[in-house]
Amino acid sequence: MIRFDHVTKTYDPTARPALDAVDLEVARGEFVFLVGASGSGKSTFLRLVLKEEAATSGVVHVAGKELGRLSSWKVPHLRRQIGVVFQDFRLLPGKTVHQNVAFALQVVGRSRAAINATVPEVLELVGLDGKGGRLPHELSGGEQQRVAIARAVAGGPAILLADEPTGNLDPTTSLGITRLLETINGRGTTVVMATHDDDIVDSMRKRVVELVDGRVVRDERQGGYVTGTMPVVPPPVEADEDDDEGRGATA
Ligand SMILES: Nc1ncnc2c1ncn2[C@@H]1O[C@H](COP(=O)(O)OP(=O)(O)OP(=O)(O)O)[C@@H](O)[C@H]1O
Repeated sequence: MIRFDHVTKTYDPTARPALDAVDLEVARGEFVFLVGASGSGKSTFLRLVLKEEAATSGVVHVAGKELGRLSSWKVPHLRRQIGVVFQDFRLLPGKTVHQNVAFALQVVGRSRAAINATVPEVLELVGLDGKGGRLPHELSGGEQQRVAIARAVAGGPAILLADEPTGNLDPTTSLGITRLLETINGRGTTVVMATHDDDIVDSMRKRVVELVDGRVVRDERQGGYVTGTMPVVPPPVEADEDDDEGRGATA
């Protein structure tokens, strides 16, 4: 679904690359956490998937297309297959919840009948049944993020990219939002979530790809936020005074 072959992205030729020779494949239907310190290249990775930025070298494939060869007039079609969610929700403040979700479908040319059928379904999916008439400022942060997710998935994208979607939310709400992304993933959408949220990553036990200075330093199935976060720790060896060999003695 997403494949990076030796992808390097350099914004400023005098600085180190934002992405440095990244090889990574995300298969259809996977859920991947992209972790790494600020500036490690997570957002750049997502921007390359969306073709908001072009790779300096290497090849990016998304949904069966090689993005370097994709004509600019085909980019809207690519983006229709990708839903995006951000830390700051980015809702239209003057529009209701229903209108925010409907708007995403209007701009891709869906009929009014299709929109009126889809919006309530997708609001139910994200747990906002009955809140279609509210304005964004009448909702909690978690509810606003649910609207943003509803808007991102309303068109049935193959891929959902989430850039720090829990960055503005408390821990309980964050877990709820991530569980919602997991539900959406369970319906077949490939999910890539860039995050700094160690508790979320540790509790979900999904694939974890870690970037350091633009390089992939770890790609772990059912990983934690940090390498070996939950190791099987052997029981401490008791020091035994009668033991001539000094087994268990600390160095
Ligand atoms: N438009 C740009 N022009 C120049 N340099 C950029 C640009 N965007 C990002 N960078 C640089 O590229 C590197 C990677 O940035 P990126 O935003 O991808 O990291 P990140 O892991 O998403 O960070 P954060 O977690 O803070 O969002 C950083 O050194 C950053 O300063």
